[in-house]
Formats: sequence, structure tokens, C-alpha cells
Amino acid sequence: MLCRRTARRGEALPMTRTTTPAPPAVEFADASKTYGEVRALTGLTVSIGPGETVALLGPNGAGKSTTLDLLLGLRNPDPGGSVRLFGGTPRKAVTDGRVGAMLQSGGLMEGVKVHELVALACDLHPRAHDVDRVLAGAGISDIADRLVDKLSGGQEQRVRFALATAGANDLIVLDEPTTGMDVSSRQAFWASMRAEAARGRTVLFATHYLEEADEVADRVLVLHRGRLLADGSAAEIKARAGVRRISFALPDLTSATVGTLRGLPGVTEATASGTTVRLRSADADATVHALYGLGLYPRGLEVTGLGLEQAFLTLTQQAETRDAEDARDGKDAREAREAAA
Ligand SMILES: Nc1ncnc2c1ncn2[C@@H]1O[C@H](COP(=O)(O)OP(=O)(O)OP(=O)(O)O)[C@@H](O)[C@H]1O
Repeated sequence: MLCRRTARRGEALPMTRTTTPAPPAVEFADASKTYGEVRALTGLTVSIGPGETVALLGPNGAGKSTTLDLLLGLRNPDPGGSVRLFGGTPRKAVTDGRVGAMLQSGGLMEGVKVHELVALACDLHPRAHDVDRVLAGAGISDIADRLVDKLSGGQEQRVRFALATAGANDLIVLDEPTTGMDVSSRQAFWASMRAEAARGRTVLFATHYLEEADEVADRVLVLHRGRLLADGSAAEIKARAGVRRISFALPDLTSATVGTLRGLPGVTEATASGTTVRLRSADADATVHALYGLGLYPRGLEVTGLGLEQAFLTLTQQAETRDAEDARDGKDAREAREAAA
């Protein structure tokens, strides 16, 4: 990278070249998508840099596939919004062979063998890899002679992965790629994906398996009802959900005590089993402070963060609650809340 440095008095600065920064791999600017009455995506603005591995999370119907369709140029955003890949249109990036995609829908060509189909994808790619390398990378060398229509669901997914990595794509887009794969296939799949990312590829994948997002992604985008709810590392998303688990033992635990604990500041849930108490709190510091203020003597107190799955559920439930309140209180209340935020 070229850096500028300030000249000392009387000293000539060395000649510096100015470089134009590379455009983002993916850039959504106020992109929305409406299907008739259904608003599938609302004002998505997000930029993904080259080399990032990004997970797209969201409950069913959140707009993940729509986002990927816009990204691949399979659909156009509503007027006023735009989607750019590497500074150009999605169509250009796709025809230049810069994008590989593995989508949920679409059957594989029937009546051909695995290696024939992969060889065809390589033939069509402007920057193709060697067929054997692609087969090996997808872990399907051993089924290369099988007919594509005689494969198991997990094997079909691997073939789709091979088609998405048939050439030197700069961006790999995966829609729920490991659906139907067994545990070891999943591990092998993510190992090959990590290898692609290590070569500087940008990887964007939609998934329902939150542990995959946690383990694989540098960055997580959470969509909910077509809106971007959170954007950050898995650790940031967990912290943003704000809720923590507090657990401890109370030797003389009664149901009345559990009722009292439920009323402590920040507590959203209190359960007891034997002498062990488990709380969930949106403000763990205030809860613990108040707990000691009750004159109780909790033993073995532990405060832990949520896993990504719980954080995701908390964030989406919070959004559901806000949506319900907005529906009840009207548009003005929403605008006032957004202005306050
Ligand atoms: N072609 C279409 N016509 C009408 N509505 C559509 C169409 N495609 C998607 N939708 C609607 O748009 C919304 C977003 O759908 P989308 O498939 O993008 O969500 P998703 O997050 O991928 O869901 P899932 O996790 O279930 O695959 C949903 O309400 C869906 O019913």
C-alpha cells in the first residue's frame, strides 16, 4: 500500500503514485424488491470488500434468496436502488466469469456423468480451472463416473459446489450450501470454502445453520422481513443482542425467591432446577448488583454471553416486538423511535 508522509521543512517528498481504491466486491445501495403486494427487501445498503466471507442470516421469508437473486442479476431491484459487483453491473461480473453461484433451486442436467457436467462448466468458464482439480476440490473425484441423476442429495450439493468453483471466480455466492450434507461432507465443504477465501475470493452465503456462520464468516448480516437488522462480526452480533445468562446456586431456594429474582432489573427469564438458578438478563451488571442487594449469597456465579443462535433469536424477537408495537401505535411512533435511535 502506498502511504503519504509529511515532508520535513526543506525536504522534497518522494514521488508518490496515487492508486484508485478497488471497488467493493458487492455494493447494495438502497436496494428494495417488491413482488406485487409483497415487500421482500427494503432499502438494503451494504458494501462487502474483496476477500470477505459473509454470512446472510434470517428467518424464513426474510429476503435472503431475493438478496442473492438481485446480486446475481437474476432480478432487478425496484427503481431508485442499485446493486453493483466490482463496480459494474451484476450481469457484467457474471459474463466476465467473476462470479460462481450455488443456488437452492434448479435441477442438474440429467443423463450426463458427473465429470462430463463439471467439464462442461469448465469449458464455459472464461477463467476455468482444471477439471480434476475442481472434482477433487468438491470431494467428488470418487463419483466422477456416476450419472448426475443417480446421486444422493448431499452428493448433488457437492456437484453444485463444483459447478460454482469451475473457474477462478472472484465472488462465490452460496444459498444454503450444506443442506442435505452429512457432518463430514459439511466439514469437507467448509474446508474447501476456507481454501477459496484464503486465495482472496469473496464468499457470501445464506444459511440456516448458525454454527456455520459463527465458525466460517468474518461478518454476519441479519435480515428480518426484508430489512437489515444487524451487520457485524459474530461476536458483535452476540454482544448487540445484549442478553446474558447468569447462573448460580442458592442453597435455600424457594419458588418465592424465584419470583423475586424474576423481578430483578434486566431479568427477562428466571428458571430454577434443584438449587441451581438460571437467569437471562438484558443488563447483567444491574442484575448482579441487585442480586447481592437482596442479601442472598449466590454460589458459583457465572455470567456468560449468548451463542449466535440465541443472539439471532433475541434480535429477531426484539424486531417482531417492535413491529407489533409499530402496527399498534402507527407510523408516527415508528418514526419517533427511529429518530430517537
Ligand atoms: N417470486 C415471488 N413472488 C411473490 N413473492 C415472493 C417471490 N419470491 C419471494 N417472495 C416473497 O418474498 C419474501 C422473501 O422471500 P425470500 O425467498 O427472499 O426469503 P428467504 O429469506 O430466502 O426465505 P427462506 O429462508 O424460507 O428460503 C417472502 O415473503 C416470499 O414469500
